[in-house]
Amino acid sequence: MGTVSSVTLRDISVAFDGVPALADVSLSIEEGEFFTLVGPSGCGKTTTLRTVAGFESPDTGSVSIGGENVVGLPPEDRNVGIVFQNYALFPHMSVRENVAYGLRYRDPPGEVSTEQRVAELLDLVDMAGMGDRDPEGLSGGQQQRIALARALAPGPDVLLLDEPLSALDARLRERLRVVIRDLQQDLGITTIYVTHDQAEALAISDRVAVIADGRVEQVGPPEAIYREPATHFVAEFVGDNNLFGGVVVSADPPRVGLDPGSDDAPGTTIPVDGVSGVGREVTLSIRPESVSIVGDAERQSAGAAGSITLQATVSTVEFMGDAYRVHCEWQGRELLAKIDADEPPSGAVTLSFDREDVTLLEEP
Ligand SMILES: Nc1ncnc2c1ncn2[C@@H]1O[C@H](COP(=O)(O)OP(=O)(O)OP(=O)(O)O)[C@@H](O)[C@H]1O
Repeated sequence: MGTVSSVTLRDISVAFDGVPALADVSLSIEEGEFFTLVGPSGCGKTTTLRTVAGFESPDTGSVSIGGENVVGLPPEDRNVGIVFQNYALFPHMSVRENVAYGLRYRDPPGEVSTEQRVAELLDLVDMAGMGDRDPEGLSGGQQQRIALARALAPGPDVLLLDEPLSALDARLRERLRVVIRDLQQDLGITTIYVTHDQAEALAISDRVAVIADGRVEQVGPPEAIYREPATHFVAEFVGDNNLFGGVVVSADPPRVGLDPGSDDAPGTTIPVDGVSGVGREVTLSIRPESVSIVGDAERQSAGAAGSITLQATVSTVEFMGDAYRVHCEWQGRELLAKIDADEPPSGAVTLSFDREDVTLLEEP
């Protein structure tokens, strides 16, 4: 194999016909890391990957691989392996020839012949014995394994994967993403993976960068991205979430008002750790699985234990197999709860959640 390299992008900006596609993107990918770029269509993921590969020249900023600045180096001199969404296998070549094509610029690593290397790689992706087949006769999943073998054949320092699973059906996608992750772990190769699927990103990555509109919104391990979204965008894009607009009504103790109330009833306020600046508008988030539905008896104890309770009405219930997704209405707003119960809830309910599960979103 090649050496394992870190990848650093510093202040990368790219524009197409004067329209910015990336604005000051800085990322540090560690040696051996599985790093995923996730975001909606058109946010700049592919452009970021193409900039690392050398297919795109940034207008400003630097890219280094293994500590070496590679801006200006053509793709074939960067020792990166690339897999695209659409396989990009040559139909007139056998599977073996397709994998060997990966060695057109480089000799196989170690003292092995091309033939031995191709056999090694076919074995690695569980396709031994398929060398003589035509790619066209293979399933999408098999074709993508061949594309992976071809990219890995020269022993690249970095593996770049651009939506490699998005042409496959859901079940195969889930299977193959585990294959890719296992392979990456076994080889210890630095990998940058692009997807628009946030669940896929969370499932397989060491760290994730959420990109929106050509900018990095947040970088972190999947758990941190999910549990502590830094921005409104991340909170909405990653998983289901409840977002509340509110106003800071007191800093000590820190409390946020969720509604202004009326002449007859005071507004609802909840404790939120870390808020300051009375009068400031803030956005709070709480995950549906942190919201429970409690009965009358539990309501007293939930309140006494410091949980927050809201009186809501169930509007729609979806059965998900492992849980019910319960859409509720509270003060004209929709609130989503994900609950494990034997029966679907209905009518008037009390929703309860802990203050520790409320996240204060700070806009960048
Ligand atoms: N060669 C190009 N010429 C003009 N505009 C481009 C070019 N490549 C990308 N863009 C534009 O740059 C922006 C970012 O595109 P990019 O392909 O990087 O996004 P993406 O996040 O990978 O999206 P997708 O998931 O749809 O591939 C988009 O607005 C796109 O239309």
